[in-house]
This record gives sequence, structure tokens and C-alpha cells, in this order.
Amino acid sequence: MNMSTSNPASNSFETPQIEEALHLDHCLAQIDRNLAIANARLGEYQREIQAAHDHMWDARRDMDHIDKAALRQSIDQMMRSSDVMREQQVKLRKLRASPYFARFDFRRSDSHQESTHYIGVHDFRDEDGGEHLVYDWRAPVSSLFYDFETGPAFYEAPSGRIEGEITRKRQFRIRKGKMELLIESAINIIDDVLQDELARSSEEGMKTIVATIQRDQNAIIRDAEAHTLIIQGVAGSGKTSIALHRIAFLLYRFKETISSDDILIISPNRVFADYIGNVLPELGEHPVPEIGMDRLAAELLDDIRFQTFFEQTADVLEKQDPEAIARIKAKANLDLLRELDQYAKYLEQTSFTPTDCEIRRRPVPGFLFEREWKRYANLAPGARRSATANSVIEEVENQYRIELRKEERAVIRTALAAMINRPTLRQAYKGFYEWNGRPELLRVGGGKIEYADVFPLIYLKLLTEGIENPWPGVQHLLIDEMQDYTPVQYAVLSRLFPCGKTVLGDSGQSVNPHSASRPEDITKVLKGATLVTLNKSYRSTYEIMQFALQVSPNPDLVAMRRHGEAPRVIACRNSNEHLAVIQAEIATFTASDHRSMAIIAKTQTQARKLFRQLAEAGTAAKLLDNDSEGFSTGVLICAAQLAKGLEFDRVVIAGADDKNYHTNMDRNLLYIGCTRAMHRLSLVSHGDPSRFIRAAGDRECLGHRGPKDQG
Ligand SMILES: Nc1ncnc2c1ncn2[C@@H]1O[C@H](COP(=O)(O)OP(=O)(O)OP(=O)(O)O)[C@@H](O)[C@H]1O
Repeated sequence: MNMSTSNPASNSFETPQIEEALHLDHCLAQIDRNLAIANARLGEYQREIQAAHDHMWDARRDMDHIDKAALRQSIDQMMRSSDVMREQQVKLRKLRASPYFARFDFRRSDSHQESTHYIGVHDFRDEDGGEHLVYDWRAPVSSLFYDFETGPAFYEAPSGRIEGEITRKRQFRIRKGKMELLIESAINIIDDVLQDELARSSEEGMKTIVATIQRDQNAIIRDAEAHTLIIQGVAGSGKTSIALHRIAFLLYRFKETISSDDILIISPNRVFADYIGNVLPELGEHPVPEIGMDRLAAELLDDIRFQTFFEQTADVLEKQDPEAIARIKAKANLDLLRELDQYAKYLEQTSFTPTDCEIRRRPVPGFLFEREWKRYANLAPGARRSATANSVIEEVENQYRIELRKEERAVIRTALAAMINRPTLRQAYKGFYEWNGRPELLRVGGGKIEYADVFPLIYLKLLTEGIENPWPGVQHLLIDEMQDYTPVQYAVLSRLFPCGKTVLGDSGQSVNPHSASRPEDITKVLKGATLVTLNKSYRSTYEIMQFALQVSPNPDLVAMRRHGEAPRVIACRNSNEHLAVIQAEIATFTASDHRSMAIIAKTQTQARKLFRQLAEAGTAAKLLDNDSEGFSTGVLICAAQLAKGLEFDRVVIAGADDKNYHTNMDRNLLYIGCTRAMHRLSLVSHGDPSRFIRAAGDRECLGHRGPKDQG
């Protein structure tokens, strides 16, 4: 075991080591005992289920359907109990490998009683319910560990604030039941372990950060008051990690009322969803359903075909069509939302022309139709029409004391239908751009509507026809990569999901700045939201982050002081050299301890081309595209847009030349690409490197242009 202390004066080296080794032995023995009990119970359930099945088979002729139903019910109950026991078994096995990661001793001011608390991923009491051996990291008392160093401290218990003093803090790394690291510190205990965590190679997916959650992150995770929380955080500040830990916290805090199925994550693509998919199960929770904006739109628009966000971004990058960009910008503007609201009102006012009619020579006045039509304004069109007709029929029968025959009722229904002049959704949407005097903003090509029109269309549908919500039970919505969604998208989400929300992203990382929102815009739509910012970046080495900051300056960003090699910019004379450099990067990666490497191209077309070139040259790599379903380690080739949100031990930016990266949109993509790297970053250009990296990084030039020639 490695033991270090940042405060050597406070403790001898031996005592804590022995004390903690004994405590760990005790804890593991209790876990083993609980595991043995769980195994025995599970065995019993399985034998009972088998016996019940056997009985059902043997006695099938003597049992009537009531007996059979009762037996089936009891088998189902036993199966459920055995599932619970199996989950318990999995938890205990995890606990056995790493029961806790921290300890603190707390003396309460009111009673002067001092108690020791060990913090882990799960609560653990021994089977007799006596000793509370491990406290869940989400328990109220555990916040002391994250919020305070030794000295005066307090936490909010259900009964109110508890004040006292932390007299000791220790942190551990226990793997496979063995203590690998023990740190005792009176100062910043988390920092050493954090450095250690960040220096490690990547894993198959996103990691949990329970052992090293920072104070400002903890405040966000545990904020149960905010209905809607918007987290603006720089690249690598832990937004996604925090949001997922926050979900785990809410599931713990409100376990009586919210379950994993009541939460929905809006994620940018399937690869990202897969990448983060393991975090909640690692934290002992069930996975949470996830949906992308494209699938959400498809559910709401029935059979209308549309361009995807991925296709829109690729189009903007490859065609740079100013008219298309103008259309996208106009529809990403907050004003559009206001105009759509006004237009929906206008449609409502003009959707009905009352006229008089007659039944059995008695007049049925137009104002009666109009009054009832207005009364049912909140119903969907079909329901509104029949409710209005029924009310008018009832009124006529009451007023004239007659009972209308079937054909007379039909006369009223037909008269009403003639008064309604509501356009179809498509007509209404087209009419909107005529109404606001900008018909040039609508373009339909190849049977598909443009992506920029998808959410304005859905919003208009919500306002004019109503939509039956396919996700009525959602109690908390998590929206990642918030910068890539427009105000109209937020308006749609807000109507569909009036529940609490955690919204996170980085305005410096929009993949399509023409169709993006800043946090201030989002707060105008998600009214009453609390906005928090995170400026410390944890993912990349200090050198990588300084390099990225030259690409896209941000004076507020604080880079973690974890050092590594300086990023390299390699200028090549031709595509053969470009390919050879990338192959050499792959070879050094393969020989290293690192697990993941991304070769990031600007567009999907460039990524595909590079993939083909490497395959022809016999170098294996995996190509990610918008339809890819999963994240994996090894060598991945992808477009910057798809790399967003992910991280890799090493990153190579391919085609980092000025021809390729010179617009503001290119700058964003370059920044996104660079900030995906944890430990090593290289940029390879054909000819002159991009203007955004000329001043940054160690320059190497192949062939006749030596580093000094480049100036
Ligand atoms: N408190 C922490 N302890 C350990 N690791 C942390 C902590 N906070 C963040 N990290 C690590 O920093 C990296 C970035 O985290 P995450 O992906 O959540 O950040 P992000 O803000 O969503 O990034 P981006 O916007 O760039 O995609 C991850 O490897 C994460 O484990």
C-alpha cells in the first residue's frame, strides 16, 4: 500500500495504515457475511420457484384456472424477490471490490459526540442492521466530505442544519478488496487523488467521479431546489459527469417519487449516449432512457420527412451557401418564437367565420357557433369540432324544446364545418412566411424539409393543433450540448416537458454557430432557470489546454495544472506524407499504454476519405458516422461534430491546414477537436497549418520546409 500525507506533523506513518487495514478487513468480513446470506436466499428462491413449476406441471389436470392463476401469481412474486436479491448480490460484489473511498471524523457541536463516517458508492450496514459501515456518497452527512476540510463544518440534515468540526479526513483507493492508496491530509485532501485520477488512461466509457467531486461541482449535484438548472461550463469542466451524478443524487433523494424510467436524457447522438451509458449503473442506478432531437422530432411530426442536424451541419460546412445560412440564422433567432406565437393567435382569430343557419325553420345564430368554438379553444382540432357541434345541438334542443333527428344534427355539423377555415399544418407553416413577409425563408428540397424548419413546424403544431405527448411521465429532463439547440427547440421542450430540467453545454463548442443558443437566450425561454458556470477544466493536460486556448481564447478558463508533452503541429507537403504521419501516430499509440485515440477530421466526407486511405494502406481503424451505435476504445476516425462530448487519451487532428480551417465555424470545430485530448495532441496539415494554430504548439515541418522556415 502506498501511503502519503500532506500533513506529516499530524500523524505517524504507521498508525493510520494499521488502523485502516484492520477496518477494511472488518468491513470486508461483514460484506462476505452478507454475500453468503444473499447467496443462500437466492438459492432458496430458485429452489422454491422450481418446486412451484414442477407442482404446476404435475398437478395441471387437477387444477382449475383459479388455482393456476394463484400459483402463477405466487411464482411471479418469488421471481421478483429473487430479482431484488440478485441486484443486492451485484451491489455487494461491487462493494467487496471497493467498499469506500473516504473517511472523515465529525464532532457535533450540540452533543460533542465524535463519529467516524466511511463514504462509498452505496450505503452498507451489516445484516443485523447494526453498524452503519459505509454511507452512500449522496447521504446528507456525506456532503461534509466534499464541502469542508478539517475544522468547523456543517451539513443540512432532514431535521435541520448540524454544526460541528471535522477532526480527520482520509482518502483511499481500494481495488479488488486491496488498499492501494491512503492519503491523510488536513489541507486539500482531494487534490492529490484528483491528479492521480486525471492522469489515468481512458476507459471504455465515461467514468464516475464520486471520489473526487469538487466543491463547486458538489453544489450543483446536490441542488435539489432549482427547478431548471443551466450549467455553462468550459470544455472538460465535468458538466456531463456532474449532470449524471446529479441524476443519481435526485434518484436517491426522491427515491419514493422518481425512478430511472421517469428521467429522459436528450443526447446529441447514439455514440455519446453509449459513451455515458455506464455511469448511472456504476453509481448503482438503472440506466435512464435517452433520445436524440432527430428521433424526438420524428415522433412528433408523423410522416413528414426532414433533414437531420448532422446533415445540416455537413451542408453548411461543405457548401457554405449564404442563402441557406441566412435561413438557418433566421430560424435560430429568438424573434422567430415571438412571431410564431403571434401568428398562431392570428390563425385562431381568422380560423372561424360564423354564419346563421336554420333547423325546422328555427334560426340557429352564428354567434352561438362562435361562442362554443371559442369555449373549446384548448382542444385538438377534431375534438374541438365535435365538442362545439355537440354543444350547439344541446343548446338548440334546450332552447326550442325539441329533440333533433340524426339528419338535423348532421345539418348543424355540416354548417359548422363550413365555418372553420383552418389550413393544414403545412399550409399554415408556409402561410407563416407570407404573413411575416419573408417567403424566401422557406425552401423544401427533395421531399424533405430543412432541419431549421423542423422545430418551428413542431412548435406551430403544438400551438394550433396540440400534440399528444408521447412522454407524459417524464419527471426530470437532462439536455446535454445545450448550445446546439435553438430557442424554438427549447420552447418545444418546455411545452412537452414542464418538469425539472438540467441543461448543460458550452457556448464555445457549438458545431453550427448559425444555429446555436447562448445560455442567456435559453434563460429567456426556460423562464426562472438558475444559471451556473464552471470555468475549471479537468480533462486535458495544461499544455493541451493552453494550445486550445490559442485556437479559441477564453480568459475565464482555468486549466488544471497537470503537465504533459506539448502538442505538435506537423506540416506535410502532400497527402502521402499526411497519411504517413497519421500512420506513425497510430503506431506509437499501439505501442503505448493508452487505450483510446481519435483521428478527427473536419467533415464526415474527409473522415470517410481518410478511413479509406488508411484501410488501403493496411492500417486498421474504426470509422464513426451518424448512424454508429456505440463507443469503443482503440483507434476511431470521426468528424469533429461526432467527437463532441467524447474524450480520448490521444487525438490527431487531420487536415489541420489553413484551407480547411479558416472560418469561425471551422475555429469552433478545431477547438472541439483539440479539447477531446486528455494526454496527447497532434495536428497534421497539408501545407500551411490553419491560421488558428500558427502561433501555438511545437511546429515540425516535413521535407524541405524546416521548422524555422515557417516563421
Ligand atoms: N471532480 C472530478 N474528478 C475527477 N475527474 C473529473 C472531475 N471533473 C471532471 N473530471 C474529468 O474531466 C473529464 C471531462 O469531464 P466531462 O466530459 O464531464 O466534461 P464536460 O464539461 O462535459 O466536457 P466537454 O464539454 O468538453 O465535452 C472527464 O474525464 C471527467 O472524468
